[in-house]
Amino acid sequence: MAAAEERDAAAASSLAEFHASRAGVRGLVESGATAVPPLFLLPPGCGRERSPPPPPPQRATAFAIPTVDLSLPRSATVPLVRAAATSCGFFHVTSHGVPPGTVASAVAAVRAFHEQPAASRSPCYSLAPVGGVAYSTIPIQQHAAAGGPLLPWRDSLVVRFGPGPGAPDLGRLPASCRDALPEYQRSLTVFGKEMARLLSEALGGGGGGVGAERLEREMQVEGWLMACHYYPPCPEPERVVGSLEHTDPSLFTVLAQDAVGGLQVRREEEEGVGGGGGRGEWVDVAPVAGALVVNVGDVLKMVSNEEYKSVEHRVVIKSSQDARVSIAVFFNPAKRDASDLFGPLPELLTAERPARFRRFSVPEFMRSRRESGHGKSSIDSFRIAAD
Ligand SMILES: O=C(O)CCC(=O)C(=O)O
Ligand SMILES: [Fe+2]
Repeated sequence: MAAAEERDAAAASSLAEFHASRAGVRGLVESGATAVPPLFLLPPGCGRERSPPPPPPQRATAFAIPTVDLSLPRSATVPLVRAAATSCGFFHVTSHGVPPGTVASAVAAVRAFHEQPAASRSPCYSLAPVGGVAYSTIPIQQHAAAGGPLLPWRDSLVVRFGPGPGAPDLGRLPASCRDALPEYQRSLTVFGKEMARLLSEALGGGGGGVGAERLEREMQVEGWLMACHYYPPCPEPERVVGSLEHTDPSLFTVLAQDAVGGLQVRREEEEGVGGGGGRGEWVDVAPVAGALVVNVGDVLKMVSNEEYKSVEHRVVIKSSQDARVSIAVFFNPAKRDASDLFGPLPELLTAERPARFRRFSVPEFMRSRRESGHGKSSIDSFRIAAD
C-alpha cells in the first residue's frame, strides 16, 4: 500500500474505533487523555491554527457584534436589525422575550445530558437520527482531503422537532431534557416568528419595502432543528477545532451560549469581498449574559439578494478546564418540496441590482451543500454571473 493509503486506512480504523466507543469526545476526556488523538489534529502550517497573532490589547476589544434591544420601539429596532444584517450578519438580541429561566434550564439540561455517565448517554450515540434524535461527534471528513482534522472537539445532541409524527422521541434522554428542550423550542418559536418579521421588514431599505409578513408568506418559517453542542475542555486547546469555519445553511440561526466563550466570526472587509472568500480577521463573539445571538444563514442571504450577509464563523476551544455548552436553533422554510422555489424577492430587484442568485428549492440547496462538502462554496452554484 502507498503511504497515503496506509494513512487513510489507519485514520478510517481509528475513526471507526472512536465511534464504536459511543462516548464522544467527552469520553476521551473522562478516560484521562492528556494528548489529543491524531483524528482531531490540525496539521502544523495548515493556516487554520487557532491563535491569530496575539492581538494588541486595544484591538482585542475594538469590535463587538451589534446589539438589538427589542424593548425599543419598532421604529428603532427595524433599522438596527437592518444595519446588523447588512454589515456583519451576526447580532446580539436583548429583551427577546424568552424567559431567562427557560434558556438557563435548556443550557443546564444540555450540560447534564453530555455529563451523564457514559453508560447512560452511549445508548443514544448515533450519527443518523433515531426518532428525531442523534447524539454524536459529527465527523468533518470533507476537511481530511484538505489536510484538516477528521473530527471536531465537540459532541452534539441534535433534536428535530416538528409537528405530528415528526415529533422527536425524547424518551431516552434524561428527564431534565424532556422538559427543558421542548419548552425552549416553543419559546424560541415565538421569538423566531418575531425575528422573521423584523428581518423581513428591514429588507429593501427598511422603509416597509417588502413588509413584515413577506418572509413568512413566501416560505413559512419554522425552527424545528436544534443542535445542542458540548465542547469538552481540551488538554491542548490550540491544536483542535471546536467547529470548523462554516456558514449556516439556514434562513437564520438563534444561538444561546454559556459564559465560557469560543465562538468567532470572520469580520469581512467592506462590500466587494462577497461570499466569505477566506479574508478578514477572526473576532470573538464574547458571551453577553441574557442575550441571544442571531445570525443570517445562506438561504436568507440568497432571498435577500445579498442585502444580508451570511458570515463565516467557527468555534475555538478556549479552556483546558471548562466545558462549553451552546444551543443553536436553525430557522428554515417549512416549505421544502422540490416544487417550492425560492430566490431573491422580486421587490428587491432593480436595474442596478438584478438577481444575483437563481431560484432553488430546499432539497436542491441541501443537496448542493452536501456535495460541496462544506458551507462556503455551495451558495456559489446558485449565483448568476454578473456581466
Ligand atoms: O457553538 C457555537 O457557538 C456555534 C455552533 C454553530 O455554529 C452551528 O451549530 O452551526
Ligand atoms: Fe453555525
